[in-house]
Amino acid sequence: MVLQQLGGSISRALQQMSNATIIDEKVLNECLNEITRALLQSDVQFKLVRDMQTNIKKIVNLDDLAAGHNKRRIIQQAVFNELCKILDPGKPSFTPKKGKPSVVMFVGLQGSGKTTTCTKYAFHHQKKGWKPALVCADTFRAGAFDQLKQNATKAKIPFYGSYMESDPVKIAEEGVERFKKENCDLIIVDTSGRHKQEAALFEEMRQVSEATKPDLVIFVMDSSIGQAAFDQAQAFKQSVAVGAVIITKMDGHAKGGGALSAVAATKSPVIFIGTGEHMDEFEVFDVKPFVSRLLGMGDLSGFMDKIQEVVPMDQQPELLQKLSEGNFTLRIMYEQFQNILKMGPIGQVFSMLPGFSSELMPKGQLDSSNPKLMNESRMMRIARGSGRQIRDVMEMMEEYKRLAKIWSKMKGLKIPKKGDMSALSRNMNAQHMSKVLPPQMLKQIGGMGGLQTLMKQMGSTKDMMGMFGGGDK
Ligand SMILES: Nc1nc2c(ncn2[C@@H]2O[C@H](COP(=O)(O)OP(=O)(O)OP(=O)(O)O)[C@@H](O)[C@H]2O)c(=O)[nH]1
Repeated sequence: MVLQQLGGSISRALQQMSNATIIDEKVLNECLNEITRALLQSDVQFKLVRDMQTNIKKIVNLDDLAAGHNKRRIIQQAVFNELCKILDPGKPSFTPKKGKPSVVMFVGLQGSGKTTTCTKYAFHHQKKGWKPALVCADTFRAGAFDQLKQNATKAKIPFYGSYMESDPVKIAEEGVERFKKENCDLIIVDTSGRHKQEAALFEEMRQVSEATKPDLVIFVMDSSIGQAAFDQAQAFKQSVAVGAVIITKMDGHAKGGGALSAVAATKSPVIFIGTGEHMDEFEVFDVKPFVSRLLGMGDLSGFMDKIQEVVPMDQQPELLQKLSEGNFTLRIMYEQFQNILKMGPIGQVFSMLPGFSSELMPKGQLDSSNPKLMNESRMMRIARGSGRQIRDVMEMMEEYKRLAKIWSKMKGLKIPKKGDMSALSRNMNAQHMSKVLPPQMLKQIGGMGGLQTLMKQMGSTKDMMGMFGGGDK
């Protein structure tokens, strides 16, 4: 997705700035302009970008930068906070409770992926032990009921709809009634869409909402919507009480920034994103890990979980052993690429590693953990052999060096016996954590002493990481 390019552009702007010997207002402005351009190119609403720039200028203290503090970190942190602010409306959406009946109504324009997303949402909860049910209140589009029926049958989720009845309000009411009697705890109502916002759509939505009294209204938005996103989201919000947003088609070539601006328009959080046409191509959306990955700051906890999913069980102990010895070789990186390629979107997983953004992986000198062996002529050969620019290979090596540095700090990590990757994150002690945390943050929580107390209180490293943008669900 193009959002990754946005992350790359922002990271490059920060890098360029921190390369400057003196950081004065001019250099800072140049950096912020670069970031602004990248955000606008990704279709983030102009006003949001302008406000963000103003806020960062207010937060960043040039004297601090002049005093030689870690400039990149300070500005990166400010950008991180501001992006989080755009995406976080400050209050969580209504969260249905397992075992207690909730009605969730889906709204959105035609073709935004509403029907598909309803089933994904139901399936996601079903896997976690819920009893979901689907009601098709879309009588506008011929075939909508068939589509929902087909999806629901495939996922073994009960459904309700009618070929005869033309009143969506009646169907919605009957469906909700029936599934409440059947003790379903998540009753999902799919409503009809139109090609564009129009009075009839909004009136119908309002009536269905009045009849079914949903606990949550989810606005489904296609990520390719662009700059129109803000106004569209606002129009929906004015008709029904939108409480959450789901952005679909994040796997495509959409810029995504427009849809993200919808959060500001609806003042509701994005709760999931759709990343493909299949039922399980659906991810919980969390602001901090998302922004963290976008800026190449990583999401170690998410990475650990993902690796557990994709690394074959029998290979896990060996991998853990190597990592714990601080031996992060190019081969390890390559093999993990291969494993993850089998599973799907590679950038998504490797973006969880701090400092990682490259998607290039040449075969070659993979087993050494000494980057000096990768000299210029070797890099030229790799570039020629893989049809890439030498610059690409150099960038990849830079990324590798940064990653290897992080893993080398993990040296001495206690290895879990049965190849349990998640145990690795549990075994990280304050010592390891202190090495990977940005110094600024470490200072903020009171150095090693503060960190130890905090880790004791929190009970696990995973929770710690969640606090610093690496949490998972
Ligand atoms: N690539 C991709 N395609 C998606 C995603 N979500 C939905 N689609 C596709 O988008 C198309 C439209 O999806 P629908 O679910 O039919 O759209 P809808 O909003 O329900 O349409 P109406 O019922 O007419 O309002 C279908 O071809 C879906 O397979 C996604 O996350 N990624």
